[in-house]
Amino acid sequence: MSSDRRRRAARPAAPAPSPRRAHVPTRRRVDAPAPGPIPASAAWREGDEVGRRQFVDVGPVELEAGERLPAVRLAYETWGTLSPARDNAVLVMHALTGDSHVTGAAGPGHPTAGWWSTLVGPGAPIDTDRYFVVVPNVLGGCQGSTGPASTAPDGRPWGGRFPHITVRDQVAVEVGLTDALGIDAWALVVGGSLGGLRALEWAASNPSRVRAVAAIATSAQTSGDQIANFHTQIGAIRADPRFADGDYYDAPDGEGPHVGLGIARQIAHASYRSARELDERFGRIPQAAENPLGGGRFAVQSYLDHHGDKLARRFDANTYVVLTRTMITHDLGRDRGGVDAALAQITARALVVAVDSDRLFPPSQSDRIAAGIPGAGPVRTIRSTFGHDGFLIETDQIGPMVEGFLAGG
Ligand SMILES: N[C@@H](CCO)C(=O)O
Repeated sequence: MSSDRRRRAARPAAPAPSPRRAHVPTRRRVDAPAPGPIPASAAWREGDEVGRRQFVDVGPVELEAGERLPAVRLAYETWGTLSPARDNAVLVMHALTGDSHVTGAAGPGHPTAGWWSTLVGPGAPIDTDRYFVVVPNVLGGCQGSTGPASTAPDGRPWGGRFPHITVRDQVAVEVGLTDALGIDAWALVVGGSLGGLRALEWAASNPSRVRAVAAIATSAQTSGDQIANFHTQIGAIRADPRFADGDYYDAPDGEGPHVGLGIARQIAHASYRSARELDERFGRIPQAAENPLGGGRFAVQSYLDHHGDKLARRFDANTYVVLTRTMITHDLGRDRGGVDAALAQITARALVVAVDSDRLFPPSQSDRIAAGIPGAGPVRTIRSTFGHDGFLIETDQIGPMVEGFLAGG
């Protein structure tokens, strides 16, 4: 059964800790057909299917760390119609491995279905019959926006030469997109995880252009614990000889650092789920037909292998490194007198949402955000066993929170 179907089948009507799957051991047959070779990079490239993507050229960008990108292009998708008063625009920000395809089915140019399809769409909590929804692929990304797989001025991919960028740079180019769309102020800027870092940066750096902000499972400043977690992921990628300091796009054998990227994803994925879920769902159950005492795997090992493999097939290792670095350096308070001062200058109404079992972006970080933003209500809590990924999974709880918040504006 697909995870979507499992979810629908067991989803409770009222918001509550979701019992679905948490107690269901998951085994996957190891003799399933392999999906084929892994590409050196799954970055979207010029000439690939465009799908629903649109593009805006933002021009040259002076970066916070001092370097310069001579030409920046953002890929984005939109749903709905901008009102004559231009007051119904909602900016949705994706997380680390997301993209502009927030809603809708998989199709040409979009190998995966929308990552927040139950939250965004016609009649959904972010109702595209009512709001004009804009979703950019982040600067540094690999799904159409300028990133390490893009062509540098010398005609070769940027690769390891791609400059250091920050969350502030990402937001600065999104301001360019906003200008190009003729939007003075967003009715809402919403994002989770890395998307939430950018949502907060939007509200802090452009207070007059953000009427409301929703920061979900995120932080105003990444912590030592988060930096440590992210550092090991970058280390796994760098240690893969096929990474070649980021210059693997034209490797003669067509191979890329999918081993390193897969291990990075495994480290990350374990932190995206709660210890309780991994214990209750997998525990010490051996993977089907494997004997751990004979060198085989437990089901949880197979599960992580699967997620590592799956990401390596749809993502670019350099983008993973570049975006992870933006999370490492994220500090809303940098050059603003500290985090509390930066939060205090946010004038937008604010919705702050935490996942109770999130061990990567713990609820204490949401508490700090809510305490610091003058227009924030109390933190809203998603009750979930799924940890950080609860912000992607528990849309039956997030939906009413976001819908009610939008209605209050
Ligand atoms: N599962 C999410 C977690 C990061 O927030 C992602 O892949 O982007």
